[in-house]
Amino acid sequence: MEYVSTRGEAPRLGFADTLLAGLAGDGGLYVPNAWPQLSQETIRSFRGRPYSEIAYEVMAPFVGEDIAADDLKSMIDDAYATFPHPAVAPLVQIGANHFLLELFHGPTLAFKDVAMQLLARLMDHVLAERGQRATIVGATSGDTGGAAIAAFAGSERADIFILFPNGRVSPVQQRQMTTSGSANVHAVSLDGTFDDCQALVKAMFNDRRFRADVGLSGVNSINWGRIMAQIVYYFTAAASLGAPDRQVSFTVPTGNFGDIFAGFAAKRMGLPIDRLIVATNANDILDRTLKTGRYETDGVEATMSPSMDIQVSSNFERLIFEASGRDADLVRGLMQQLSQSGAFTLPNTVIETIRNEFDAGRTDEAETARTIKNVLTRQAYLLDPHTAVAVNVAEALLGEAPMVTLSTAHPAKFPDAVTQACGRTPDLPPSHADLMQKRERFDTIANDLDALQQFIRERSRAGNGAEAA
Ligand SMILES: Cc1ncc(COP(=O)(O)O)c(C=O)c1O
Ligand SMILES: N[C@@H](CCOP(=O)(O)O)C(=O)O
Repeated sequence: MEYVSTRGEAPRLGFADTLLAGLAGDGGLYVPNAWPQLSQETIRSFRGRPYSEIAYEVMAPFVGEDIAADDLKSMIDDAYATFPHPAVAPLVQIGANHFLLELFHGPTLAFKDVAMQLLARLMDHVLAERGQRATIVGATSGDTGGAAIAAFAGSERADIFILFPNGRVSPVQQRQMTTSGSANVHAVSLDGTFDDCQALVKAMFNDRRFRADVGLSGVNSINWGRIMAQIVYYFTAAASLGAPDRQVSFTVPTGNFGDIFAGFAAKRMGLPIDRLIVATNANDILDRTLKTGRYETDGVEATMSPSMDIQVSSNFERLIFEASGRDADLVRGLMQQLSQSGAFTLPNTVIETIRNEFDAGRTDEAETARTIKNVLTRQAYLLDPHTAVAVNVAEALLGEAPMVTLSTAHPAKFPDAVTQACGRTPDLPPSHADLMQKRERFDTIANDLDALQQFIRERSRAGNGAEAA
C-alpha cells in the first residue's frame, strides 16, 4: 500500500514512513493510493466477533508488508486490552432507531484512545526496528493531548510535546495532560486557541531543517494511522446492526473532521453507509460550508463542548481531495487561499459531490444543555456535551436507516457543563479517582514559533543522540 499527499508534491510513501511522517513534506495530508475493498461476506462475518479480530481485518490492507502480521495482531490485542469494556466500543440504544456508539471506554475516557493506544505501539515498533527516536508534537483542544500522553508516556523511543490552549480545556482534560509524571512528556499551555496550536504544529512540520533535526512526528489526525484505527468502529457498529444487509447512518460530533473522515473511508471500503452527518457546536464552519459551499473562518467561540472549538478542520482537506476526483492542484490552491485570506469557495461539482453523501447540523449551547437534560429524563442516560451536540442533530435527521451517533467522551470529563445542564454530576470512574489530587507539571509558552522550537530543541532527545531519526 502506498500513500499520496493531498497536495501532490510530496513523495509517495509506504505505511511505516507515512506513520512517522505525520504531515506530508508539501504541507498536505497522506491518503492511501487506493481504497482497499472488503467484500459483503467479510463484513457479514464481522457480526459477533471480537473487536480486535475485526480491527486486524480492516487495518491489515493499509499496513501491507510493512509490519509482520503476527506483530500487528499482537499490537492490536495489547491496544484494546487497555479498554475494560469487553466490546471495546459498545452500542447503546437511546431511541426506536437511534443508537450511541460508546467510544469512551479507554484509558482517558475519550474516543481518541481507540486510535492512540494502537498508534503508540505501531510507532514504537517502527522506531525500534529502525533504531530511531522521534519527537512527537501534537495540538489539542482537550482530548487528543491526554490520550497521546497516556499512550506515549514512558516510551523509550519518543519525546512528546502537547500544546493546549490556555484556559480552554476542562480541568479533567488538563490534569490528564499535566500529571503523567513521565520524563518524556511535555505539556505546554499556549496563549491562544486550538487553531493557534494546530497552526504552530503545521509550521514546525513545514520547517524542513527543524523537522529533520528533531525527527519530528505527529499524532494528530493529520497522521494517517489515526484515521486508519478510527475506521474500525464504523464496521463493528454497522455489522452488529445488520450490515451489509442493511444500511446504517452515522452522526459524528465534529471538530477536526478526522472521525467523520474515517466513516467516509469505511464507506469507500464497501461499508453500506446511508448518510454521514456532521454535527457542529457554535463553531459551525463545516455546517455553513455544506450549506453555502464557502469555507470561511470567523474566530473560535468557547463552548461547553471545548474539544470541538475548532475553525480550521484539518481533515476537510482529505475530503476535498476525494470529492474533487483527487485534484491535488485544486487542493493546493484552496489551501493557499485559506492561509492567505482565511476562506475559499468550493467548486460546484465538489460541494455537490460532498452533499450527495453528507448532511450537517449545528447545535447551540441552549440546545446542547436541553439535549443532556432530555436524554437523562427520557432514557436515564447521561451524555457528555460533545455527544449531546450530535444527538440533537441526529434526532432532527432520523430516517429509515438505523442512526448511530458517535459518543466521543465520558460525561465526567466535563462535570461543570453536565451538572449545569441537568443537575446531575457524573462521577469519574475509579481509574481516575486521584486525578484531581495529583501534582501538575506543565510549561507556559507564548504563541510564538521561535520560542516553541527552541523549547523543543532543548528538551528533545532525538536531535542530540546518535540514533536520531
Ligand atoms: C469529545 C470529542 N468529540 C468530538 C471531537 C471531534 O472529533 P474530530 O476532531 O475528529 O472531528 C473531539 C476532538 O477531536 C473530541 O475530543
Ligand atoms: N478535538 C481534538 C482536536 C485535535 O484533533 P485531532 O483528532 O486532529 O487530534 C482534541 O481533543 O484535541
